[in-house]
Amino acid sequence: MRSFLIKTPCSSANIGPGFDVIGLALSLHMELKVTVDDSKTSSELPLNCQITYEDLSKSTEQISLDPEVNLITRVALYVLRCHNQRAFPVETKVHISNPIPLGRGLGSSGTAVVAGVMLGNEVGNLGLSKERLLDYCLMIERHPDNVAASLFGGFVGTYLNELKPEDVARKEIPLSEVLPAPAGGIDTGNKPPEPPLGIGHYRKFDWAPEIKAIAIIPDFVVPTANARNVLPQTYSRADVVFNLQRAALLPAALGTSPPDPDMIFLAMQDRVHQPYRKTLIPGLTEILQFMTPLTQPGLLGICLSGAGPTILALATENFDQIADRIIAQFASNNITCQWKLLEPAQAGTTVTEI
Ligand SMILES: Nc1ncnc2c1ncn2[C@@H]1O[C@H](COP(=O)(O)OP(=O)(O)OP(=O)(O)O)[C@@H](O)[C@H]1O
Ligand SMILES: N[C@@H](CCO)C(=O)O
Repeated sequence: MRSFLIKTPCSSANIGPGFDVIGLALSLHMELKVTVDDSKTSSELPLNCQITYEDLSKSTEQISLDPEVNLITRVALYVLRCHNQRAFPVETKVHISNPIPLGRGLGSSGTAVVAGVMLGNEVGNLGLSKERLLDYCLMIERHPDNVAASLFGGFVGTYLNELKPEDVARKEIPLSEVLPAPAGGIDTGNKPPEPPLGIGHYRKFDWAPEIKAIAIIPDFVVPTANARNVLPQTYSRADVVFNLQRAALLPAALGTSPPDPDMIFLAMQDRVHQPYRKTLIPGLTEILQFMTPLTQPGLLGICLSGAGPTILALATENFDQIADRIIAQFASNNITCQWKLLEPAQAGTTVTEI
């Protein structure tokens, strides 16, 4: 019998100008308690796996307990099947405790994908490195900012390699072929497409220890796919240069101690995604404009977290007042919120024997 715990932090992507590039792992962790009972020789469980789910986030969405449907186990099966293991080992039990709200911009799907590749790697005894597991994550979650932060931890800059044409084609295989629709318990025997080597990479940046992250989480869902559909296909040169200037400053601004509020506030401005997402998030424009480090002592900068609707405010003090002002702005649009004070989760995903 083996028992172990997989702990994966949530993440906030973009941090303003770093659309699909910059990510920050935060101190809200999903935990998977896994037991593999190898004293049994056969199992009645579908795919030899039993899932139990504890929702600590009070999300309204029901998470499937079918291992062929649940995102975490489906991703684990993808990794296993790439290594000629068709099902979980007899007999696997996975208890998921999840405090991360779904579809709110705190990287819940990236966290699930990272936990899933880690689960496949562990139960299959595959011995894959985190760097290789990032390739598997990128076959599913196609932008690297959330998954790299959840996998490696901390404040990261990410990029995708220029791949050879044949590898580009493999990387762009439709998601329906990577994670095929559930086959109703019937094993189709198909081997899924393996990721090319070295799709994505990351670099960790410093983070000034004084800086905390206030996450203001509105009580409504914005599916990331919808928030990507509202973005334009092309941008003006002026908007691209505006974002490049700020993205180049951001790691130095957030890594320097003591933090310089004016520099950080400027470095967190964006013209690539936030202006377009305001149609999905009532009050977003006002929230991004009405507070500055001058009017709100302790505040360093504000941005949309991931694809929203969560707002991320970085600050050194007066956390309650900053959260209250943002919550009041949402309230004027009849939107209620919860908020959390978080810190960077430097360790990323960990596996501990228990
Ligand atoms: N722990 C989980 N178990 C199973 N499915 C999950 C889990 N977490 C997230 N999901 C799936 O991911 C969906 C949310 O993904 P989506 O990309 O829309 O938002 P997000 O990842 O929370 O936000 P963002 O990408 O903006 O940070 C959920 O609706 C659910 O289907
Ligand atoms: N970079 C992504 C993060 C959300 O998954 C976006 O903003 O769409």
